[in-house]
Amino acid sequence: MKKILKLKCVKCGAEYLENEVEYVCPQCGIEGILDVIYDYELISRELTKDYLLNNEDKNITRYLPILPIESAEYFEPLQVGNTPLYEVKKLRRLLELDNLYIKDDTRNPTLSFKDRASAVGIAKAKELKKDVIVASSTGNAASSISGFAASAGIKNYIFVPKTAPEAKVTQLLVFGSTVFLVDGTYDEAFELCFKAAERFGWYNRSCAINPYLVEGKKTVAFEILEQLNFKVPDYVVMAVGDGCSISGAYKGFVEFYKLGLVDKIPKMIGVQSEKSNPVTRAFNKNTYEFDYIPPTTIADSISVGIPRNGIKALKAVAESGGFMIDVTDEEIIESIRILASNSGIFGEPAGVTGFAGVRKLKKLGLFKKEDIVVTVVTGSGLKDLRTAQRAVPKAYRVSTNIDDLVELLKNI
Ligand SMILES: Cc1ncc(COP(=O)(O)O)c(C=O)c1O
Ligand SMILES: N[C@@H](CCOP(=O)(O)O)C(=O)O
Repeated sequence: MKKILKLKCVKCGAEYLENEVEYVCPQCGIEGILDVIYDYELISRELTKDYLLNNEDKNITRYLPILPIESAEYFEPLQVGNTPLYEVKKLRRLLELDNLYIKDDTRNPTLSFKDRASAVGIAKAKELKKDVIVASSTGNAASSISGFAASAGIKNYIFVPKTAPEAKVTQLLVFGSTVFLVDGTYDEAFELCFKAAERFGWYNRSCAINPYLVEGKKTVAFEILEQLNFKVPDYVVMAVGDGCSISGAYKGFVEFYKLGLVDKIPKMIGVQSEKSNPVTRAFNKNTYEFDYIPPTTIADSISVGIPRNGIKALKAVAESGGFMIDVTDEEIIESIRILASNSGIFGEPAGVTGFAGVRKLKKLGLFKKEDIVVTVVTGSGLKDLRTAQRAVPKAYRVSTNIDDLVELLKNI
């Protein structure tokens, strides 16, 4: 029995069988991203609470019955997901949120949430016997697929804007990818990669094209629900760039609901920088059309002018009863320090944007003290040290003489 029933276009609703189409809806083109629809009735017979409680697999293959891959053998051994969900007492006190949880997804193999998608992307490439995989990226999706391709021994070409942070580009190079630093924005790198993949027949890892990648991202929701012992949060707050991450998480919550494992879905709140906010603008105007304003945020991972998964993100927030909100770049930078110095979790700018949103929403009085609020830290601060340095004071210089140290300590 096949677990995948069909692929459904998020724009026009047209349905296809898996072998009928590789990427987007032929009628809608690039906006017609396809959603993987499973036979939930069939899966619910296997994927029960008992199954989960007795499952000793702590890797992403734990959720194989509801992943679009036939066998666990296609997955690389890298540890993906099963990241901690922390109750940070200091932050709870500081924000006056008694049930705040921080999901630390910096703890993935290449230090970002994107590894959830790449694990599935590489498994799919192997299942389909693809020998070249490509990605366009602001940096994290790239370094992620690059690491997994290194593990699998699959040739890969990567397109990133020439402004991508050095650490992310270095990751690509040490993993052995062929890297193109595109003389343009992320949106332009995306176009170039898309054209190249079409021309040379390479397998495209982008969540904007490939229906299977988001299936990895949804596992964050499964983990949150399991970690909360199937108690559903009131709010899940996540950064939005292209919009695939939040829509992936939403799909995960919906699927556990469809399987009868939980009785409701959390409200999804998407957070953008006000300097790159096409999804918030569209949400506020109640439209699925995204107008282009060049993105200028310091949060490079969410510096996106054309949100490729924007429709899905809007549907995730609207259908769940949530909404979109903006934060300023200053609030993002401040959040790096506040999160790190109160929890020991060091996020990159986009990585803490969800947390910046939580802080803002609490200040605005939109959360009650007792609400269960979860936010995901999506990328490690080590990926962009320059921005983090803007958030903190300089270190003290001291000589090797203890008396100098004593003097210095008097003034600190
Ligand atoms: C660290 C980090 N956080 C958040 C996002 C936003 O994810 P999405 O583009 O799927 O909305 C990204 C995307 O690159 C990211 O790298
Ligand atoms: N900003 C993202 C965009 C691509 O990621 P995807 O997982 O949505 O395909 C990145 O480059 O990391």
